[in-house]
Formats: sequence, structure tokens, C-alpha cells
Amino acid sequence: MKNVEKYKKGYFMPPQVDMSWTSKEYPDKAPIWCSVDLRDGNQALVIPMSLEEKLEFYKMLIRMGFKEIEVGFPAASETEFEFLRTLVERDMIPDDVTVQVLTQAREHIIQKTFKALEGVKHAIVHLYNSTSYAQRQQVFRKSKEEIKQIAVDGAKLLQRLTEEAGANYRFEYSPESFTGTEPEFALDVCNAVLDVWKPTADRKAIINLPSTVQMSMPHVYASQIAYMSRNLKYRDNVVLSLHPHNDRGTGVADAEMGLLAGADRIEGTLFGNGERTGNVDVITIGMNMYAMGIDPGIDFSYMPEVVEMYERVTRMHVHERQPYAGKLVFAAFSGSHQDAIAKGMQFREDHREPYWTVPYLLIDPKDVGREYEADVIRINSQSGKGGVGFIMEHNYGIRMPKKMRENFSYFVKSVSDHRHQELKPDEIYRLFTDHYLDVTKPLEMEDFMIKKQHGHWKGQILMRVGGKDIIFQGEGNGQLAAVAHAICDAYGITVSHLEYSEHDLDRDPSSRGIAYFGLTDEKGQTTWGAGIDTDTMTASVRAFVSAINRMPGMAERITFRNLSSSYDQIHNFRRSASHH
Ligand SMILES: CC(=O)SCCNC(=O)CCNC(=O)[C@H](O)C(C)(C)COP(=O)(O)OP(=O)(O)OC[C@H]1O[C@@H](n2cnc3c(N)ncnc32)[C@H](O)[C@@H]1OP(=O)(O)O
Ligand SMILES: CC(C)C(=O)C(=O)O
Repeated sequence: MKNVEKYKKGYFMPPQVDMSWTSKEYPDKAPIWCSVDLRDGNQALVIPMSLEEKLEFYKMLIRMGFKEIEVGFPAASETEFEFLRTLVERDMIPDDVTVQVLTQAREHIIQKTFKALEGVKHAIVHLYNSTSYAQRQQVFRKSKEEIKQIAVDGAKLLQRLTEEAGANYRFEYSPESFTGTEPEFALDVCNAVLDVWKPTADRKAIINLPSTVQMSMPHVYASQIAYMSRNLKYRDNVVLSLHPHNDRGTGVADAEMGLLAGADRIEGTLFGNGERTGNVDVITIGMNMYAMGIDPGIDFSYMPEVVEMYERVTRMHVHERQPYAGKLVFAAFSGSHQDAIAKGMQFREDHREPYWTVPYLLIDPKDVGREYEADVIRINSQSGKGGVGFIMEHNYGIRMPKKMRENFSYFVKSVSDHRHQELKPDEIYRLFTDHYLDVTKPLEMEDFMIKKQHGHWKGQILMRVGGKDIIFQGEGNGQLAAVAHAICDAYGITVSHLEYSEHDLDRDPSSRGIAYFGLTDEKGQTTWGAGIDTDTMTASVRAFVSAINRMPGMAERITFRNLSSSYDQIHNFRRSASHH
């Protein structure tokens, strides 16, 4: 990158660097949350939300459990002003919810903000002015003292108008562009504002330290927070708030480290919507806590609904990889991951594990309203038998023998590879039914009879082969062996190894069973087949016939042998079978 010399660090280390907070592993409780979706999020949208859209978003925030909500910048536009008035007129602010409004430190803007607040019981009036070196130099062209005076004058006006309104509003001050401000100066301005407000234990003030533009690594921001936390006046009566943005992509890390360094409150948005690269995503911070066993105090359990509402009213898109919320964040396509997840789920069930320890999944997808079947194991050409087996078992109750699962999964993979597509569960099931289940070509079984004679089993099967009815007969020391011999002897098939299993299809209300056969021929090649029926023996014979039909070279064997049965034989079989 040839222009690198254009850049230097734009942030300031605090005069005393305190990193003692790094010894803490995690905050032991959730912070106070404040959603700024309807203000910072909204001001960053290509088309800001309409009144109705903001109302819908607001209702969702209330439902999720946010108790502090920045509802807008009432002096900014008619819609912003009207929004707050609508909340008041429709009595939409629950008693335990505090609405927050943002205002510049300019008299007419503050006056208009207070007009919008008339009739609000619990409000936070949020005052800001930029304190950064760059903005003092280039935007305001004012000295530090003059900048401090803007904040102090604004703070006094808030105090006066609140008293005049007979209200009990709480106050918040943000030294905007804090991360580009010398920490000593930010401290000086904040303390001057606090001297105006003189916060008490029952009317605390909020000092909000925004990384308006993220400029440093997270530990530097956290050191700035630690410095402010230690040196702010009235600290016990100050709620120390963070408002991270995400320019460097580390908004969540800023917030988490800032909490370790002494902060009490987080301002952020759902999915990190906000100016430029966004505000910090409160869902990620909250769910990170949840995944460590700390209740975030916000309900994220119906995430798909939240995503749907958010995408509709903001016209933004939640990225597929968005932590905890994206469509693909629980999906495992690759074989080894699927195998471990399927085994982990089984282990969990078998051992009644109290804690969530399933490999590859930080949290249980069900906790955020996602489904294992649809969201976790997804099948494409990278998948393996664990994943295919999981889909077949969880969606259709089909528990193939291990080797058959392997055989089927290679088939499924190759279909996905050739089509260059993901295969959904119903397509996988169709591949199974079309290729492995009750295969009727070239041999189609019409009926069979098995009898025990002199301690030996005798089997007869009526087959339709190339338009002809043929009866096969065989003997064996078991019922299935008799059937197997009947077919194998007829066509000279040698089976060197035979694998069989069956189980009830427990998801099937008509209580059918499924049987599986694996037949290994003289060359060592194994072919699998399956059969379903309410009668176990019928299911097994069907499975056997399916496997036989799938053996390589069956069509040639049939042409070569060209067997037949007489009309009388067929007639007699049918008559006996109907009495059977
Ligand atoms: C980091 C943040 O997200 S801060 C919030 C930013 N959000 C918004 O700005 C959205 C809503 N804003 C608006 O709709 C408009 O800016 C309004 C209605 C509030 C004000 O509009 P305007 O009066 O046209 O002016 P504008 O916002 O451009 O302000 C520029 C003037 O205000 C001054 N100013 C800007 N911010 C502040 C502040 N926080 N406190 C005091 N003065 C300020 C500037 O120095 C400039 O002064 P100048 O006129 O002497 O040059
Ligand atoms: C008004 C302040 C808190 C802000 O939005 C920011 O600095 O990003």
C-alpha cells in the first residue's frame, strides 16, 4: 500500500495507563442496555424509517426487554418529532421504560427537544458536542475552553428547562469523538458538565464515551475508559456508558473490554446497524454473555422474527455470517463437522449433559429460535455420512447401518457435486427412495410364501421380470435364507457376505418397519437396498430384492438366464398365496 505514510495514530493514550482490568475474564453481570437503533441506526439508513416503521421497531425493542431506548433526535425532522409525540399520545411508553432523546448543545435544538418531551414520564435527555482535536481545529475552530463552554451551557439549559417543566428527566452527556480527544480534556469537560448537574444516588447522570470513530485497538479504548472511570467526579452517581462504533471491526471487543475496564452501560443497535461500518451489535455482546452463562437480560430467543422485522423496516440485510443471527451461522456443510455435531448431539441425549458442549456450536441453536433439522446440518459435496445420516434419522426416522450410510452419503455427495447445488432434506430423501428403497427393476416382487418343512425353510417368490411372471424357489435354515437362495440360485449370484438390519419407522403413524440389506458379491463389492412394509418379513424381502436389483450386471444376468414358469405354476402359486 503505497500511501501508508499518510497515516499516523489519531488517538491519545491516557496519562495513567491502567490495565489491571485485563486480569478479569469476563464481566460478571449484564450491563444496562440502551438501544440506539431508532436514532443512530436510523440516521445511517439510506431511507430513514417512516413513523409506522419506527413504531414497529420500537415495539420489538420493548418486547425484547430494552428498558432504555433512544427514540430519536426530535429536532432533526418532522418524523422524528412526531414519533415521540405519537408514543406519548398513544400511551406507548411502559412505566419501566425510559425513552432517550439526543440533542446538540444548541439552544433552539434543545428547546425543540423539550417540546417533543412534553408529557413523557421517564426520559433521558442526551446532550453532545464534539471535543476531539480534529473537530476543534477544523469544524468548530474553537479553543478547548470554548468547547467546554458549549457543553456547560448546554448542560445548564437542560437543567433549567427540566426544572421549568417540573420534570424529573435524567441527563446524559457525550464528549462526541471521544476517541480523538485527549483523555485529560475529555475528563475536564465531563467533570465540568457533572459540576452543573451534581448527580445524586437517586438521580444519576450518564457519561457516555463514544468511539464515534474507532481509532485504536480495543485495549487502548478500554484504557481510556479505565482512566475516565477512575477520575470522573461523582463517580458513584455516574453511570459510565459506552457507545462503540465499528470502523476497525472491533466494536464488540471495545464494548467487552470497556465493561471490564469499568463501564456500566452499552449503547448499541441490533445487528450493528449504524453510521458507516455501524454501531456495536448489542445482540453479539448479549449472546456472548449468554454463551458464558450470564443472563443478558434481553430476550433473543426469537431471532428469526427479529431479523425479519429488521430487514423489512430498515431495508438492510442481516449477513449470512452475522454472529448468532445470520442464516448460516449454525450450518455445518463439511463432513467432519457434521459428524462431530451429530455425535455430540447424541452424546448430549445419552448422557443428559447439563452444559452445552456440542462441538462446533458455541450455543444451542434452539435458544435463538433455530431448528437443528433446517439450520444445522446442511448437505452439499463437502458433506459426509454423519451429516446425511443425521438428516435421514432426524427428518425421516431412517437409521441406516453405518456402512450403508457411508454408501448412500457418497452417492448424495456426488449428486450435489454434479448439480453444483446444496441438497435439501426432501431431495436427499427422494434420492434414497428412488435409488435404494423398494427397487423394482429388473425384478419386481409380486408375492412370496415361506413354509417350514422338516425343520427346514422353503421359500417361493413370484416375480415379474421383463414382462414375464416367474416363480423362484429356494431352501434355507432361516426364512430369509430360503428367499435369498431362491433368487440367488436362479441367477447364479454368489453372496460372500450379507448384512441385515431392521427397525420400526417410529415417525410413521401406520407403524411400518424398514429393513436394510447389504450384499457383498464374489468380487467384494457391496450393494445396499431397503424395503418398507407393515410386515417385517415383507419389508425384509423387499430390501433383499432391492439390493439384488442394484447389484452390478443384474440386467445381463437376467437376459442370459432367460428363465420362465408355466401358467399352471403361476396359477397355483397365486391360489395358495391367497389362502396363505
Ligand atoms: C456522532 C453522531 O451521530 S452525532 C448525531 C448526528 N445526527 C444528526 O446530525 C442527525 C440530525 N441532525 C440534523 O437533522 C441537523 O444536523 C440539525 C437539524 C440537528 C441541525 O441542522 P443545522 O442547523 O442545519 O446544522 P448542522 O447540523 O449542519 O450544524 C452545524 C452547526 O452546528 C454546530 N454544531 C454541530 N454539532 C453541534 C453540537 N453537538 N453542539 C453545538 N453545536 C454543534 C456546528 O459547529 C455548526 O455551527 P456553525 O453553523 O456555526 O458552523
Ligand atoms: C452522539 C454520540 C453519542 C454518537 O452518536 C457518537 O459519537 O457516535
